[in-house]
Amino acid sequence: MASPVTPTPVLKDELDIVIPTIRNLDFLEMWRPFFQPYHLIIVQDGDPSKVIKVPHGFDYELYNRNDINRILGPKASCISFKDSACRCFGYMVSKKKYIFTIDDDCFVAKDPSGKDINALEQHIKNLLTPSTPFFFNTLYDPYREGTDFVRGYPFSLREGVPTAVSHGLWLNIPDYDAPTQLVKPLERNTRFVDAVLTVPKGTLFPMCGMNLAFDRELIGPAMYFGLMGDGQPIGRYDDMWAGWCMKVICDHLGLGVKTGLPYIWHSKASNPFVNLRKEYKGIYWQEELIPFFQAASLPKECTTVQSCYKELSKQVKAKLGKVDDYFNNLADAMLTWIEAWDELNPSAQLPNGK
Ligand SMILES: O=c1ccn([C@@H]2O[C@H](COP(=O)(O)OP(=O)(O)O[C@H]3O[C@@H](CO)[C@H](O)[C@H]3O)[C@@H](O)[C@H]2O)c(=O)[nH]1
Ligand SMILES: [Mn+2]
Repeated sequence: MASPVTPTPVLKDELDIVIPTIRNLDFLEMWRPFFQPYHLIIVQDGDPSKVIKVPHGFDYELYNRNDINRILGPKASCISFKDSACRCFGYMVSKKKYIFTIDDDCFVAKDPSGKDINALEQHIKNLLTPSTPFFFNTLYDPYREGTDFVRGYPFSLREGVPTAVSHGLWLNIPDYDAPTQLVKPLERNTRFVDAVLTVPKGTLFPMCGMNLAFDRELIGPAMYFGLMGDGQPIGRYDDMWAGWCMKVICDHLGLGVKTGLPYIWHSKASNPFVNLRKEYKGIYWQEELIPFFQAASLPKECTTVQSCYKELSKQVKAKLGKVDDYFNNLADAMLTWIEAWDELNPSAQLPNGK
């Protein structure tokens, strides 16, 4: 009797898992059934002389700050230090089509039936099925088993568009900003919402980097987690910045962004007072940043992510440089990021989708 064939994990050789870390990666033990077949890219932040322990049996490459400086030279200035934003270096060095990034205090959550949630599997499903940014389907994800487009949904739009980003959520500790954390220290997210939604075209959203996957070939160069941490006036806006730039470019290029399932279990609340110090400038700057991104428009000549991103950098410098000099530096860092990306990924400069 032939032994049952173990199915090859989906996208096993086409996806890298990127983890930013300052600690040992024991959390991987809980993810072993889901993550072990995949290659990990560990971005070690902070003191490069610290040894990060990785549980046995995982296939990984690890980069610390010395590696980043050696590989990028002066262009390493665009990669944040002492902030989870450093994770974007892993996106740049990867050679795979897909990326899943997760924090090391995120664990396997259970669905309402008590079953362990394979977050990676759900992200892959989200990325491999189209998005519907042009017309909202009231029965949520129409490509999901057991549901469909509802009456009145234009047939001309039912093909959908390629999905560039899959944004997952969190049970237990929600990704609240510091003021909310301070006024609601005991609040936990216990609500499991069984839905995946496309973020409509023209709508921005707060992208959290904790449980996130994307198609690197479709949108990789836009996933720059902005300058944060050491020497910077702001923190905890790295993923937000990437999300706003990414969404403007996805809308321009006709790509989709989904949010909802999968959930992970976020186990540790970072210190709200430290977070307040990191966030406070961002909390009032974002009242100018959001109108900027909402009004941002890219010329039709911008047909690649790189050209869109360079144009966005120009607009950041022109329109946000007066908000604070930080945005002049950030606009420059955006260009450095693209130069570094193209240096490490020379063949990936083809117009979108070619
Ligand atoms: O200096 C640092 C600090 C941490 N890391 C690694 O980054 C992630 C997140 O760290 P942590 O869980 O401590 O912080 P959170 O506040 O929960 O992070 C979330 O909020 C946003 C911060 O920008 C972001 O969307 C989430 O990451 C862990 O893996 C740490 O090991 C680091 O690399 N450098
Ligand atoms: Mn955390």
